[in-house]
Amino acid sequence: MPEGQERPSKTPSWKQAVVFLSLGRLLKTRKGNPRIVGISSSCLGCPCTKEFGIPSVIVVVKFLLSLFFLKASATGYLLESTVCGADRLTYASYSGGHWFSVNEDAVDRDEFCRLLEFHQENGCTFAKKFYAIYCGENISSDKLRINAGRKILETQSAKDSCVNDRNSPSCIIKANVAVLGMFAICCAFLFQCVYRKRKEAATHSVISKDEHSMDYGSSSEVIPASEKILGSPLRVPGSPYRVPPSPSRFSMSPKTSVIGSLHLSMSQVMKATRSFSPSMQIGEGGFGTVYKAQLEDGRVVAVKRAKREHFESLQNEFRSEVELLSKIDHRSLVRLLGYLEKGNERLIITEHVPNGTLRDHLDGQRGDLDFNQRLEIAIDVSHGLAYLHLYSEKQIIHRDVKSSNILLTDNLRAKVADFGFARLGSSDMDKTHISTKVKGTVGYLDPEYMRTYQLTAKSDVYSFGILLLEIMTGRRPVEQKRPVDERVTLRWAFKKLNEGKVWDLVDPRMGERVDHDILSRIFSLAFECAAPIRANRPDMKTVGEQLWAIRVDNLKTVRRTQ
Ligand SMILES: Nc1ncnc2c1ncn2[C@@H]1O[C@H](COP(=O)(O)OP(=O)(O)OP(=O)(O)O)[C@@H](O)[C@H]1O
Repeated sequence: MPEGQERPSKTPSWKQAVVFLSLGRLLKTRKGNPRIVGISSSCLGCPCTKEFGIPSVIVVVKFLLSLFFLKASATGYLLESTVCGADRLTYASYSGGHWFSVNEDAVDRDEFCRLLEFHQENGCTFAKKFYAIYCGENISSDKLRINAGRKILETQSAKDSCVNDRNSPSCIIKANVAVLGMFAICCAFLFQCVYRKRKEAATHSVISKDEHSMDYGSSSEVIPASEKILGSPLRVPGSPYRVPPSPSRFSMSPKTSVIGSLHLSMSQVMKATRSFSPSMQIGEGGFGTVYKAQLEDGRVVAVKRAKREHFESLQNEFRSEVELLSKIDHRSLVRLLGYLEKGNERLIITEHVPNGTLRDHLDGQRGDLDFNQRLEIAIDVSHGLAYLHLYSEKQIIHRDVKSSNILLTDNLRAKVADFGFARLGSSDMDKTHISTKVKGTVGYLDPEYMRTYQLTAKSDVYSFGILLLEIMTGRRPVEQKRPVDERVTLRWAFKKLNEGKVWDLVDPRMGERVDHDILSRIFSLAFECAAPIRANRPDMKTVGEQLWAIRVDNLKTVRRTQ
Protein backbone atom coordinates (compact mmCIF):
# COMPACT_ATOMS: atom_id res chain seq x y z
CA MET A 1 0.00 0.00 0.00
CA PRO A 2 1.56 3.36 -1.01
CA GLU A 3 2.80 5.45 1.86
CA GLY A 4 0.56 8.22 2.98
CA GLN A 5 -2.61 6.45 1.98
CA GLU A 6 -5.02 5.81 4.71
CA ARG A 7 -6.52 2.43 5.45
CA PRO A 8 -10.08 2.41 6.70
CA SER A 9 -9.29 4.25 9.86
CA LYS A 10 -11.74 2.49 12.06
CA THR A 11 -13.68 -0.75 11.99
CA PRO A 12 -17.33 0.10 12.37
CA SER A 13 -19.07 -0.97 15.54
CA TRP A 14 -21.71 -3.71 15.39
CA LYS A 15 -24.41 -1.05 15.44
CA GLN A 16 -22.88 0.73 12.51
CA ALA A 17 -22.36 -2.54 10.68
CA VAL A 18 -26.02 -3.49 11.14
CA VAL A 19 -27.09 -0.14 9.75
CA PHE A 20 -24.80 -0.53 6.77
CA LEU A 21 -25.90 -4.07 6.12
CA SER A 22 -29.59 -3.31 6.35
CA LEU A 23 -29.13 -0.36 4.04
CA GLY A 24 -26.96 -2.48 1.76
CA ARG A 25 -29.68 -5.15 1.57
CA LEU A 26 -32.29 -2.54 0.92
CA LEU A 27 -30.19 -0.99 -1.81
CA LYS A 28 -29.96 -4.41 -3.42
CA THR A 29 -33.62 -4.17 -4.37
CA ARG A 30 -33.33 -0.73 -5.78
CA LYS A 31 -33.29 0.25 -9.39
CA GLY A 32 -31.65 3.22 -11.02
CA ASN A 33 -29.66 5.83 -9.17
CA PRO A 34 -27.57 4.11 -6.54
CA ARG A 35 -27.14 7.06 -4.22
CA ILE A 36 -28.80 6.95 -0.87
CA VAL A 37 -30.76 10.09 -1.64
CA GLY A 38 -32.62 8.00 -4.22
CA ILE A 39 -33.78 5.33 -1.80
CA SER A 40 -37.21 6.68 -1.14
CA SER A 41 -38.48 6.58 -4.68
CA SER A 42 -36.67 3.52 -5.96
CA CYS A 43 -37.23 1.36 -2.90
CA LEU A 44 -40.84 2.11 -3.13
CA GLY A 45 -40.81 1.17 -6.76
CA CYS A 46 -39.85 -2.43 -6.11
CA PRO A 47 -42.96 -3.87 -4.49
CA CYS A 48 -45.06 -3.00 -7.51
CA THR A 49 -42.66 -3.75 -10.29
CA LYS A 50 -42.11 -7.25 -8.92
CA GLU A 51 -44.88 -9.43 -7.58
CA PHE A 52 -46.40 -7.63 -4.68
CA GLY A 53 -46.45 -9.74 -1.54
CA ILE A 54 -45.24 -10.28 2.00
CA PRO A 55 -41.53 -10.07 1.04
CA SER A 56 -42.13 -6.59 -0.34
CA VAL A 57 -43.77 -5.51 2.89
CA ILE A 58 -40.83 -6.95 4.81
CA VAL A 59 -38.43 -4.93 2.66
CA VAL A 60 -40.33 -1.71 3.37
CA VAL A 61 -40.60 -2.48 7.10
CA LYS A 62 -36.89 -3.34 7.22
CA PHE A 63 -36.14 -0.09 5.53
CA LEU A 64 -38.18 1.90 8.03
CA LEU A 65 -36.53 0.05 10.89
CA SER A 66 -33.12 0.75 9.41
CA LEU A 67 -34.03 4.41 9.19
CA PHE A 68 -34.98 4.48 12.85
CA PHE A 69 -31.86 2.58 13.72
CA LEU A 70 -29.73 4.88 11.68
CA LYS A 71 -31.26 7.87 13.33
CA ALA A 72 -30.77 6.35 16.76
CA SER A 73 -27.21 5.16 16.26
CA ALA A 74 -25.59 8.02 14.46
CA THR A 75 -26.13 10.76 12.00
CA GLY A 76 -23.88 12.30 9.42
CA TYR A 77 -23.20 9.06 7.50
CA LEU A 78 -22.54 9.21 3.84
CA LEU A 79 -23.31 5.97 2.08
CA GLU A 80 -22.82 5.13 -1.58
CA SER A 81 -23.76 1.85 -3.16
CA THR A 82 -24.00 0.55 -6.67
CA VAL A 83 -24.12 -2.73 -8.54
CA CYS A 84 -21.38 -3.37 -11.07
CA GLY A 85 -21.62 -6.75 -12.78
CA ALA A 86 -21.94 -9.39 -10.09
CA ASP A 87 -20.64 -7.05 -7.40
CA ARG A 88 -22.41 -4.68 -5.07
CA LEU A 89 -19.96 -2.02 -4.01
CA THR A 90 -20.79 -0.09 -0.89
CA TYR A 91 -18.92 2.74 0.75
CA ALA A 92 -19.79 4.53 3.94
CA SER A 93 -18.13 7.45 5.59
CA TYR A 94 -18.95 8.20 9.19
CA SER A 95 -17.65 10.60 11.74
CA GLY A 96 -14.70 8.40 12.72
CA GLY A 97 -13.65 6.76 9.47
CA HIS A 98 -14.58 4.85 6.32
CA TRP A 99 -16.12 1.51 5.57
CA PHE A 100 -15.82 -0.36 2.28
CA SER A 101 -17.68 -3.52 1.36
CA VAL A 102 -18.13 -5.80 -1.62
CA ASN A 103 -21.30 -7.86 -1.58
CA GLU A 104 -21.70 -6.94 2.05
CA ASP A 105 -18.30 -8.32 3.04
CA ALA A 106 -16.04 -5.67 4.51
CA VAL A 107 -12.87 -5.21 2.46
CA ASP A 108 -9.94 -2.85 2.77
CA ARG A 109 -9.70 0.23 0.63
CA ASP A 110 -7.03 -1.18 -1.65
CA GLU A 111 -9.15 -4.13 -2.62
CA PHE A 112 -12.20 -1.93 -3.00
CA CYS A 113 -10.31 0.49 -5.24
CA ARG A 114 -8.90 -2.32 -7.38
CA LEU A 115 -12.38 -3.69 -8.00
CA LEU A 116 -13.74 -0.22 -8.61
CA GLU A 117 -11.03 0.44 -11.18
CA PHE A 118 -11.98 -2.70 -13.06
CA HIS A 119 -15.64 -1.84 -13.08
CA GLN A 120 -14.97 1.72 -14.15
CA GLU A 121 -13.04 0.38 -17.10
CA ASN A 122 -16.13 -1.62 -17.93
CA GLY A 123 -18.26 1.48 -17.79
CA CYS A 124 -19.80 1.10 -14.36
CA THR A 125 -19.59 4.37 -12.52
CA PHE A 126 -19.62 4.82 -8.79
CA ALA A 127 -20.30 8.11 -7.06
CA LYS A 128 -18.96 11.12 -8.93
CA LYS A 129 -15.22 11.79 -8.34
CA PHE A 130 -15.17 8.97 -5.79
CA TYR A 131 -12.28 7.18 -7.42
CA ALA A 132 -10.13 10.30 -7.67
CA ILE A 133 -10.75 11.23 -4.07
CA TYR A 134 -10.42 7.88 -2.34
CA CYS A 135 -8.40 5.70 -4.65
CA GLY A 136 -6.07 8.19 -6.34
CA GLU A 137 -2.36 7.57 -5.95
CA ASN A 138 -0.15 9.46 -3.51
CA ILE A 139 -2.85 11.16 -1.58
CA SER A 140 -1.79 12.08 1.89
CA SER A 141 -3.92 11.11 4.84
CA ASP A 142 -4.62 14.74 5.53
CA LYS A 143 -5.81 15.39 2.03
CA LEU A 144 -7.90 12.26 2.17
CA ARG A 145 -9.47 13.41 5.37
CA ILE A 146 -10.08 16.87 3.92
CA ASN A 147 -11.53 15.37 0.77
CA ALA A 148 -13.67 13.00 2.74
CA GLY A 149 -14.89 15.91 4.75
CA ARG A 150 -15.60 17.88 1.60
CA LYS A 151 -17.50 14.93 0.20
CA ILE A 152 -19.77 14.96 3.19
CA LEU A 153 -20.12 18.68 2.95
CA GLU A 154 -21.04 18.38 -0.70
CA THR A 155 -23.99 16.21 0.13
CA GLN A 156 -24.98 17.74 3.39
CA SER A 157 -25.35 21.33 4.15
CA ALA A 158 -22.42 22.86 5.99
CA LYS A 159 -24.93 24.22 8.43
CA ASP A 160 -26.28 20.80 9.18
CA SER A 161 -25.83 20.61 12.90
CA CYS A 162 -26.62 16.88 12.84
CA VAL A 163 -23.08 16.13 11.70
CA ASN A 164 -21.68 17.73 14.76
CA ASP A 165 -24.43 17.27 17.25
CA ARG A 166 -26.87 14.53 16.54
CA ASN A 167 -28.88 15.25 19.66
CA SER A 168 -29.55 18.84 18.77
CA PRO A 169 -33.29 19.66 18.66
CA SER A 170 -33.18 20.64 14.99
CA CYS A 171 -31.51 17.36 14.12
CA ILE A 172 -34.06 15.28 15.99
CA ILE A 173 -36.94 17.19 14.37
CA LYS A 174 -35.43 16.77 10.91
CA ALA A 175 -34.87 13.05 11.40
CA ASN A 176 -38.38 12.52 12.72
CA VAL A 177 -39.94 14.50 9.89
CA ALA A 178 -37.92 12.48 7.37
CA VAL A 179 -38.95 9.15 8.89
CA LEU A 180 -42.62 10.15 9.12
CA GLY A 181 -42.50 11.44 5.56
CA MET A 182 -41.03 8.14 4.37
CA PHE A 183 -43.64 6.21 6.29
CA ALA A 184 -46.46 8.23 4.68
CA ILE A 185 -45.02 7.70 1.19
CA CYS A 186 -44.61 3.96 1.83
CA CYS A 187 -48.23 3.68 3.00
CA ALA A 188 -49.51 5.57 -0.03
CA PHE A 189 -47.46 3.41 -2.33
CA LEU A 190 -48.47 0.14 -0.70
CA PHE A 191 -52.09 1.16 -0.95
CA GLN A 192 -51.63 1.87 -4.65
CA CYS A 193 -49.94 -1.51 -5.17
CA VAL A 194 -52.69 -3.44 -3.39
CA TYR A 195 -55.32 -1.55 -5.37
CA ARG A 196 -53.55 -2.27 -8.66
CA LYS A 197 -53.10 -5.92 -7.75
CA ARG A 198 -56.78 -6.32 -6.99
CA LYS A 199 -57.70 -4.65 -10.26
CA GLU A 200 -55.32 -6.98 -12.14
CA ALA A 201 -56.83 -10.00 -10.40
CA ALA A 202 -60.29 -8.90 -11.48
CA THR A 203 -59.17 -8.48 -15.10
CA HIS A 204 -57.37 -11.82 -14.95
CA SER A 205 -60.45 -13.69 -13.83
CA VAL A 206 -62.43 -12.19 -16.70
CA ILE A 207 -59.82 -13.33 -19.21
CA SER A 208 -59.65 -16.83 -17.73
CA LYS A 209 -63.41 -17.14 -17.84
CA ASP A 210 -63.51 -16.12 -21.48
CA GLU A 211 -60.67 -18.44 -22.33
CA HIS A 212 -62.61 -21.60 -21.57
CA SER A 213 -65.07 -20.76 -24.29
CA MET A 214 -62.42 -19.42 -26.64
CA ASP A 215 -60.83 -21.07 -29.63
CA TYR A 216 -57.01 -20.96 -29.85
CA GLY A 217 -57.19 -18.76 -32.87
CA SER A 218 -58.82 -15.97 -30.95
CA SER A 219 -56.71 -16.23 -27.85
CA SER A 220 -54.04 -13.91 -29.15
CA GLU A 221 -56.62 -11.15 -29.35
CA VAL A 222 -56.57 -10.80 -25.58
CA ILE A 223 -52.81 -10.93 -25.24
CA PRO A 224 -51.06 -7.59 -25.32
CA ALA A 225 -48.47 -7.65 -28.13
CA SER A 226 -45.66 -6.97 -25.69
CA GLU A 227 -46.46 -10.14 -23.75
CA LYS A 228 -46.01 -12.56 -26.66
CA ILE A 229 -43.93 -15.71 -26.21
CA LEU A 230 -43.61 -15.24 -22.49
CA GLY A 231 -43.15 -18.63 -20.85
CA SER A 232 -43.76 -20.81 -23.86
CA PRO A 233 -44.48 -24.53 -24.07
CA LEU A 234 -40.78 -25.08 -24.68
CA ARG A 235 -39.87 -23.71 -21.32
CA VAL A 236 -40.69 -24.46 -17.72
CA PRO A 237 -38.53 -24.23 -14.64
CA GLY A 238 -35.90 -26.94 -14.62
CA SER A 239 -33.01 -26.33 -12.31
CA PRO A 240 -33.37 -24.53 -8.98
CA TYR A 241 -31.48 -21.61 -10.51
CA ARG A 242 -34.05 -21.11 -13.21
CA VAL A 243 -36.25 -18.03 -12.85
CA PRO A 244 -39.71 -19.58 -13.14
CA PRO A 245 -42.14 -18.53 -15.84
CA SER A 246 -45.33 -16.82 -14.82
CA PRO A 247 -48.37 -19.05 -14.24
CA SER A 248 -50.57 -19.88 -17.16
CA ARG A 249 -53.36 -17.53 -18.07
CA PHE A 250 -54.80 -19.83 -20.70
CA SER A 251 -56.25 -23.28 -20.55
CA MET A 252 -55.47 -25.75 -23.34
CA SER A 253 -58.21 -27.30 -25.40
CA PRO A 254 -58.04 -31.05 -25.96
CA LYS A 255 -58.39 -30.73 -29.72
CA THR A 256 -55.59 -31.77 -32.07
CA SER A 257 -53.39 -29.03 -33.37
CA VAL A 258 -50.44 -29.36 -35.71
CA ILE A 259 -48.21 -26.45 -36.62
CA GLY A 260 -44.72 -25.96 -38.00
CA SER A 261 -43.16 -27.28 -41.18
CA LEU A 262 -43.26 -30.94 -40.16
CA HIS A 263 -46.83 -32.14 -39.91
CA LEU A 264 -46.86 -35.44 -38.07
CA SER A 265 -49.91 -37.19 -36.74
CA MET A 266 -49.86 -38.62 -33.24
CA SER A 267 -49.77 -42.16 -34.58
CA GLN A 268 -46.72 -41.30 -36.71
CA VAL A 269 -44.99 -39.90 -33.61
CA MET A 270 -45.89 -42.99 -31.61
CA LYS A 271 -44.44 -45.21 -34.31
CA ALA A 272 -41.30 -43.10 -34.65
CA THR A 273 -40.61 -43.13 -30.90
CA ARG A 274 -41.74 -46.75 -30.44
CA SER A 275 -44.57 -45.50 -28.23
CA PHE A 276 -42.18 -43.32 -26.27
CA SER A 277 -40.03 -46.29 -25.41
CA PRO A 278 -37.33 -45.70 -22.76
CA SER A 279 -34.84 -47.04 -25.31
CA MET A 280 -35.56 -43.96 -27.47
CA GLN A 281 -35.18 -41.51 -24.61
CA ILE A 282 -32.23 -39.12 -25.05
CA GLY A 283 -32.68 -36.62 -22.28
CA GLU A 284 -34.76 -35.19 -19.52
CA GLY A 285 -35.26 -31.49 -18.85
CA GLY A 286 -37.47 -29.34 -16.70
CA PHE A 287 -40.23 -29.35 -19.29
CA GLY A 288 -40.32 -33.02 -20.04
CA THR A 289 -38.62 -35.95 -21.63
CA VAL A 290 -36.79 -35.81 -24.95
CA TYR A 291 -37.00 -38.76 -27.36
CA LYS A 292 -35.22 -39.63 -30.52
CA ALA A 293 -37.72 -40.36 -33.31
CA GLN A 294 -36.98 -42.26 -36.50
CA LEU A 295 -39.40 -41.18 -39.22
CA GLU A 296 -40.58 -43.45 -42.04
CA ASP A 297 -38.55 -41.51 -44.61
CA GLY A 298 -35.37 -42.23 -42.58
CA ARG A 299 -35.04 -38.80 -40.99
CA VAL A 300 -34.22 -38.63 -37.28
CA VAL A 301 -35.84 -35.89 -35.19
CA ALA A 302 -36.07 -35.04 -31.48
CA VAL A 303 -39.46 -35.00 -29.77
CA LYS A 304 -39.89 -33.14 -26.50
CA ARG A 305 -42.85 -34.53 -24.58
CA ALA A 306 -44.26 -32.25 -21.90
CA LYS A 307 -44.87 -33.64 -18.46
CA ARG A 308 -48.53 -33.48 -17.52
CA GLU A 309 -47.90 -31.48 -14.40
CA HIS A 310 -46.54 -28.73 -16.62
CA PHE A 311 -49.57 -28.41 -18.89
CA GLU A 312 -50.81 -25.64 -16.66
CA SER A 313 -47.71 -23.60 -17.37
CA LEU A 314 -48.06 -23.97 -21.12
CA GLN A 315 -49.16 -20.77 -22.71
CA ASN A 316 -50.54 -21.08 -26.15
CA GLU A 317 -49.45 -17.64 -27.30
CA PHE A 318 -46.20 -19.37 -28.19
CA ARG A 319 -48.03 -21.17 -30.96
CA SER A 320 -48.35 -18.04 -33.03
CA GLU A 321 -44.58 -17.71 -32.99
CA VAL A 322 -43.81 -21.33 -33.84
CA GLU A 323 -44.45 -20.65 -37.50
CA LEU A 324 -41.85 -17.88 -37.42
CA LEU A 325 -39.29 -19.91 -35.47
CA SER A 326 -39.81 -22.91 -37.71
CA LYS A 327 -38.85 -20.78 -40.73
CA ILE A 328 -35.44 -20.05 -39.23
CA ASP A 329 -32.82 -22.08 -40.96
CA HIS A 330 -29.25 -21.51 -39.80
CA ARG A 331 -26.64 -24.15 -39.21
CA SER A 332 -25.85 -22.82 -35.74
CA LEU A 333 -29.47 -22.92 -34.57
CA VAL A 334 -31.43 -26.07 -33.74
CA ARG A 335 -34.28 -26.11 -36.19
CA LEU A 336 -37.77 -26.08 -34.73
CA LEU A 337 -39.89 -28.36 -36.90
CA GLY A 338 -43.29 -28.36 -35.29
CA TYR A 339 -45.55 -28.33 -32.30
CA LEU A 340 -48.27 -30.90 -31.81
CA GLU A 341 -51.17 -30.94 -29.37
CA LYS A 342 -53.55 -33.81 -29.01
CA GLY A 343 -55.61 -34.72 -25.98
CA ASN A 344 -53.18 -34.96 -23.12
CA GLU A 345 -50.06 -34.72 -25.26
CA ARG A 346 -47.97 -31.61 -25.98
CA LEU A 347 -45.04 -32.33 -28.27
CA ILE A 348 -42.30 -30.14 -29.67
CA ILE A 349 -40.43 -31.55 -32.61
CA THR A 350 -36.95 -30.29 -33.41
CA GLU A 351 -33.91 -31.21 -35.42
CA HIS A 352 -31.96 -33.99 -33.68
CA VAL A 353 -28.39 -33.09 -32.69
CA PRO A 354 -26.53 -36.27 -31.77
CA ASN A 355 -23.50 -35.35 -29.65
CA GLY A 356 -24.85 -34.04 -26.33
CA THR A 357 -24.66 -30.60 -24.79
CA LEU A 358 -21.68 -28.29 -24.47
CA ARG A 359 -21.95 -28.69 -20.68
CA ASP A 360 -21.57 -32.49 -21.04
CA HIS A 361 -18.37 -31.89 -22.99
CA LEU A 362 -17.01 -29.33 -20.54
CA ASP A 363 -17.67 -31.85 -17.76
CA GLY A 364 -15.56 -34.35 -19.68
CA GLN A 365 -18.47 -36.75 -20.14
CA ARG A 366 -17.77 -37.03 -23.85
CA GLY A 367 -14.03 -36.51 -24.05
CA ASP A 368 -12.12 -33.27 -23.56
CA LEU A 369 -12.29 -30.25 -25.85
CA ASP A 370 -9.07 -28.62 -27.05
CA PHE A 371 -8.61 -24.89 -27.48
CA ASN A 372 -9.44 -24.79 -31.20
CA GLN A 373 -12.61 -26.78 -30.71
CA ARG A 374 -13.70 -24.42 -27.93
CA LEU A 375 -12.99 -21.39 -30.08
CA GLU A 376 -14.95 -22.87 -33.01
CA ILE A 377 -17.89 -23.57 -30.69
CA ALA A 378 -17.84 -19.97 -29.44
CA ILE A 379 -17.75 -18.73 -33.05
CA ASP A 380 -20.71 -20.95 -34.03
CA VAL A 381 -22.78 -19.70 -31.11
CA SER A 382 -21.94 -16.07 -31.90
CA HIS A 383 -23.04 -16.60 -35.51
CA GLY A 384 -26.30 -18.23 -34.45
CA LEU A 385 -27.12 -15.37 -32.10
CA ALA A 386 -26.08 -12.72 -34.62
CA TYR A 387 -28.52 -14.32 -37.05
CA LEU A 388 -31.36 -14.19 -34.53
CA HIS A 389 -30.58 -10.58 -33.63
CA LEU A 390 -29.83 -9.12 -37.01
CA TYR A 391 -30.80 -11.26 -39.95
CA SER A 392 -33.98 -13.18 -39.20
CA GLU A 393 -37.28 -11.86 -40.52
CA LYS A 394 -37.89 -10.18 -37.15
CA GLN A 395 -35.36 -9.72 -34.40
CA ILE A 396 -35.45 -12.62 -31.94
CA ILE A 397 -33.92 -12.47 -28.47
CA HIS A 398 -33.12 -15.94 -27.16
CA ARG A 399 -33.10 -15.09 -23.42
CA ASP A 400 -31.67 -18.44 -22.23
CA VAL A 401 -28.17 -18.70 -23.72
CA LYS A 402 -26.26 -21.21 -21.57
CA SER A 403 -24.01 -24.23 -22.01
CA SER A 404 -26.79 -26.80 -21.52
CA ASN A 405 -28.70 -25.17 -24.36
CA ILE A 406 -25.81 -25.56 -26.80
CA LEU A 407 -25.95 -28.90 -28.60
CA LEU A 408 -23.01 -30.36 -30.51
CA THR A 409 -22.89 -32.37 -33.72
CA ASP A 410 -20.53 -35.29 -34.31
CA ASN A 411 -18.06 -32.79 -35.85
CA LEU A 412 -18.33 -30.60 -32.74
CA ARG A 413 -20.24 -27.88 -34.55
CA ALA A 414 -22.40 -26.01 -32.07
CA LYS A 415 -26.12 -25.32 -32.38
CA VAL A 416 -28.12 -23.06 -30.10
CA ALA A 417 -31.23 -24.88 -28.84
CA ASP A 418 -34.25 -24.22 -26.67
CA PHE A 419 -36.14 -21.18 -27.88
CA GLY A 420 -38.62 -21.54 -25.05
CA PHE A 421 -37.96 -18.11 -23.60
CA ALA A 422 -37.27 -16.52 -26.96
CA ARG A 423 -39.25 -13.46 -27.85
CA LEU A 424 -39.41 -10.95 -30.61
CA GLY A 425 -37.47 -7.73 -30.27
CA SER A 426 -39.24 -4.42 -30.67
CA SER A 427 -40.63 -3.93 -34.17
CA ASP A 428 -40.91 -0.22 -33.45
CA MET A 429 -37.70 1.30 -34.80
CA ASP A 430 -37.84 4.13 -32.27
CA LYS A 431 -38.02 1.76 -29.32
CA THR A 432 -34.65 0.50 -28.09
CA HIS A 433 -36.04 -2.15 -25.76
CA ILE A 434 -39.10 -4.08 -24.73
CA SER A 435 -40.27 -4.16 -21.16
CA THR A 436 -40.94 -7.63 -19.90
CA LYS A 437 -40.74 -9.89 -16.88
CA VAL A 438 -37.27 -11.27 -16.24
CA LYS A 439 -36.74 -14.78 -17.60
CA GLY A 440 -33.61 -16.82 -18.00
CA THR A 441 -31.16 -18.73 -15.85
CA VAL A 442 -29.41 -17.20 -12.87
CA GLY A 443 -25.73 -16.68 -13.48
CA TYR A 444 -26.33 -15.84 -17.15
CA LEU A 445 -28.88 -13.08 -16.57
CA ASP A 446 -28.05 -9.57 -17.68
CA PRO A 447 -27.93 -7.39 -14.51
CA GLU A 448 -29.28 -4.37 -16.36
CA TYR A 449 -32.27 -6.38 -17.58
CA MET A 450 -32.81 -7.63 -14.02
CA ARG A 451 -32.73 -4.07 -12.71
CA THR A 452 -34.77 -2.34 -15.37
CA TYR A 453 -36.91 -5.14 -16.88
CA GLN A 454 -35.84 -3.73 -20.25
CA LEU A 455 -34.94 -6.49 -22.66
CA THR A 456 -32.67 -5.93 -25.64
CA ALA A 457 -30.46 -8.18 -27.74
CA LYS A 458 -27.60 -7.05 -25.50
CA SER A 459 -29.01 -9.32 -22.77
CA ASP A 460 -28.07 -12.27 -24.97
CA VAL A 461 -24.63 -10.65 -25.44
CA TYR A 462 -24.19 -10.61 -21.65
CA SER A 463 -25.13 -14.30 -21.41
CA PHE A 464 -22.73 -15.02 -24.24
CA GLY A 465 -19.93 -13.31 -22.29
CA ILE A 466 -20.62 -15.61 -19.35
CA LEU A 467 -20.77 -18.58 -21.72
CA LEU A 468 -17.42 -17.63 -23.28
CA LEU A 469 -15.84 -17.60 -19.82
CA GLU A 470 -17.41 -20.98 -19.16
CA ILE A 471 -16.06 -22.38 -22.44
CA MET A 472 -12.51 -21.26 -21.65
CA THR A 473 -12.43 -21.96 -17.89
CA GLY A 474 -14.68 -25.01 -17.83
CA ARG A 475 -16.33 -23.51 -14.74
CA ARG A 476 -20.04 -22.93 -14.35
CA PRO A 477 -21.09 -19.27 -13.88
CA VAL A 478 -21.63 -19.98 -10.18
CA GLU A 479 -19.62 -22.75 -8.54
CA GLN A 480 -21.31 -23.36 -5.21
CA LYS A 481 -18.71 -25.77 -3.87
CA ARG A 482 -15.70 -23.48 -4.26
CA PRO A 483 -14.33 -21.07 -1.62
CA VAL A 484 -16.42 -17.91 -1.37
CA ASP A 485 -14.01 -15.68 -3.32
CA GLU A 486 -13.99 -18.13 -6.24
CA ARG A 487 -17.69 -18.88 -6.45
CA VAL A 488 -18.76 -16.32 -9.02
CA THR A 489 -16.70 -17.19 -12.07
CA LEU A 490 -16.97 -13.69 -13.57
CA ARG A 491 -15.53 -12.11 -10.42
CA TRP A 492 -12.85 -14.74 -9.95
CA ALA A 493 -11.74 -14.55 -13.59
CA PHE A 494 -11.71 -10.78 -13.55
CA LYS A 495 -9.45 -10.73 -10.49
CA LYS A 496 -7.07 -13.26 -12.04
CA LEU A 497 -6.90 -11.33 -15.31
CA ASN A 498 -6.19 -8.14 -13.39
CA GLU A 499 -3.35 -9.88 -11.60
CA GLY A 500 -1.99 -10.95 -14.98
CA LYS A 501 -2.57 -14.65 -14.16
CA VAL A 502 -4.27 -15.52 -17.41
CA TRP A 503 -2.94 -19.10 -17.41
CA ASP A 504 -4.74 -19.77 -14.13
CA LEU A 505 -8.02 -19.16 -15.93
CA VAL A 506 -7.66 -21.88 -18.51
CA ASP A 507 -9.62 -25.09 -18.03
CA PRO A 508 -7.12 -27.77 -16.89
CA ARG A 509 -8.93 -30.18 -19.22
CA MET A 510 -7.69 -28.18 -22.21
CA GLY A 511 -4.27 -29.73 -21.76
CA GLU A 512 -2.35 -27.41 -24.07
CA ARG A 513 -0.45 -24.16 -23.79
CA VAL A 514 -2.19 -21.35 -25.67
CA ASP A 515 -0.50 -18.07 -26.52
CA HIS A 516 -0.82 -15.55 -23.68
CA ASP A 517 -1.95 -12.72 -25.93
CA ILE A 518 -4.61 -14.86 -27.62
CA LEU A 519 -6.01 -15.90 -24.24
CA SER A 520 -5.98 -12.33 -22.93
CA ARG A 521 -7.93 -11.18 -25.98
CA ILE A 522 -10.58 -13.86 -25.50
CA PHE A 523 -11.02 -13.11 -21.81
CA SER A 524 -11.13 -9.37 -22.45
CA LEU A 525 -13.83 -9.96 -25.06
CA ALA A 526 -15.79 -12.07 -22.56
CA PHE A 527 -15.61 -9.23 -20.01
CA GLU A 528 -16.65 -6.72 -22.65
CA CYS A 529 -19.72 -8.83 -23.47
CA ALA A 530 -20.50 -9.15 -19.75
CA ALA A 531 -20.11 -5.42 -19.13
CA PRO A 532 -22.62 -4.26 -16.52
CA ILE A 533 -23.96 -1.52 -18.78
CA ARG A 534 -25.46 -2.75 -22.03
CA ALA A 535 -24.24 0.27 -23.99
CA ASN A 536 -20.67 -0.95 -23.39
CA ARG A 537 -21.33 -4.40 -24.81
CA PRO A 538 -20.55 -5.10 -28.45
CA ASP A 539 -23.28 -6.52 -30.70
CA MET A 540 -23.14 -10.19 -31.66
CA LYS A 541 -21.90 -9.44 -35.17
CA THR A 542 -18.87 -7.62 -33.76
CA VAL A 543 -18.29 -10.42 -31.27
CA GLY A 544 -18.29 -12.99 -34.09
CA GLU A 545 -15.83 -10.88 -36.10
CA GLN A 546 -13.51 -10.46 -33.13
CA LEU A 547 -13.53 -14.17 -32.37
CA TRP A 548 -12.81 -14.88 -36.00
CA ALA A 549 -9.84 -12.44 -35.95
CA ILE A 550 -8.52 -14.19 -32.81
CA ARG A 551 -8.87 -17.53 -34.58
CA VAL A 552 -6.87 -16.27 -37.58
CA ASP A 553 -4.11 -14.83 -35.35
CA ASN A 554 -3.98 -18.01 -33.30
CA LEU A 555 -3.42 -20.10 -36.41
CA LYS A 556 -0.58 -17.76 -37.42
CA THR A 557 0.96 -18.03 -33.95
CA VAL A 558 0.72 -21.81 -33.97
CA ARG A 559 2.32 -22.00 -37.42
CA ARG A 560 5.14 -19.67 -36.33
CA THR A 561 5.98 -21.76 -33.29
CA GLN A 562 5.91 -25.10 -35.16
N1 LIG B 1 -32.74 -31.48 -30.38
C1 LIG B 1 -32.11 -32.32 -29.58
N2 LIG B 1 -31.28 -33.23 -30.09
C2 LIG B 1 -30.63 -34.09 -29.29
N3 LIG B 1 -30.71 -34.11 -27.96
C3 LIG B 1 -31.52 -33.20 -27.39
C4 LIG B 1 -32.25 -32.26 -28.16
N4 LIG B 1 -32.94 -31.47 -27.33
C5 LIG B 1 -32.65 -31.90 -26.10
N5 LIG B 1 -31.79 -32.93 -26.11
C6 LIG B 1 -31.25 -33.67 -24.96
O1 LIG B 1 -32.23 -33.73 -23.97
C7 LIG B 1 -31.77 -33.11 -22.77
C8 LIG B 1 -32.89 -32.35 -22.13
O2 LIG B 1 -33.21 -31.24 -22.94
P1 LIG B 1 -34.19 -30.09 -22.49
O3 LIG B 1 -34.08 -28.99 -23.47
O4 LIG B 1 -35.53 -30.66 -22.25
O5 LIG B 1 -33.68 -29.76 -21.07
P2 LIG B 1 -32.52 -28.81 -20.54
O6 LIG B 1 -32.32 -27.66 -21.48
O7 LIG B 1 -31.34 -29.66 -20.22
O8 LIG B 1 -33.19 -28.37 -19.21
P3 LIG B 1 -34.13 -27.15 -19.05
O9 LIG B 1 -35.14 -27.21 -20.14
O10 LIG B 1 -34.70 -27.38 -17.73
O11 LIG B 1 -33.21 -25.99 -19.18
C9 LIG B 1 -30.61 -32.22 -23.20
O12 LIG B 1 -29.70 -32.08 -22.16
C10 LIG B 1 -30.05 -32.96 -24.38
O13 LIG B 1 -29.11 -33.92 -23.93
